[in-house]
Amino acid sequence: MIKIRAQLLTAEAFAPFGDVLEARGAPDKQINQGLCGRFHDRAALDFDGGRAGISLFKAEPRKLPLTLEMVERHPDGSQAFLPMSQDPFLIVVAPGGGGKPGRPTAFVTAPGQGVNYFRGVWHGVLSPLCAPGLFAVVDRIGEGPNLEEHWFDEPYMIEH
Ligand SMILES: NC(=O)N[C@@H](O)C(=O)O
Ligand code: NI
Repeated sequence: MIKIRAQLLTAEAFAPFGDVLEARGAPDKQINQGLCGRFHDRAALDFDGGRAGISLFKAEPRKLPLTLEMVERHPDGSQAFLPMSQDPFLIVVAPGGGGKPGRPTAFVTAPGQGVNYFRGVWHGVLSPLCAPGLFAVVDRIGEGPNLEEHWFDEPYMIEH
């Protein structure tokens, strides 16, 4: 089984796959009489033939090392995962092209980081690393499955 070491998530490394959402550094604007920093418009939302919706996911926590058997993608819309805790979660993405995913890359988020997968990007399903695994999810609400799965011939092993 091919082993993949998870790395700390950075906006630069994740840039080909999506946006990293985090309230880090100086906010774009101070609002509410200077009592709130607004990190403005930080994700590329993209929905074809549907609308944006906000759902809540409560997912079972996973443990590393994790056997990665499949990735999925949403051809009609982006998908953002915003943790409702300060706990880390596992991110897996893979390059596309030619219909099949390439070698996956794995990341572990820092506290307070969320992600927005660009439309059509191969990714692992939501994988919290701590309970209760509660996330706000912004993705496409519309017709059709908007889901494509790829099961690897040989699973990968994701490690710390
Ligand atoms: N299927 C679903 O709503 N969730 C997945 O898309 C996922 O990325 O976890
Ligand atoms: Ni998804």
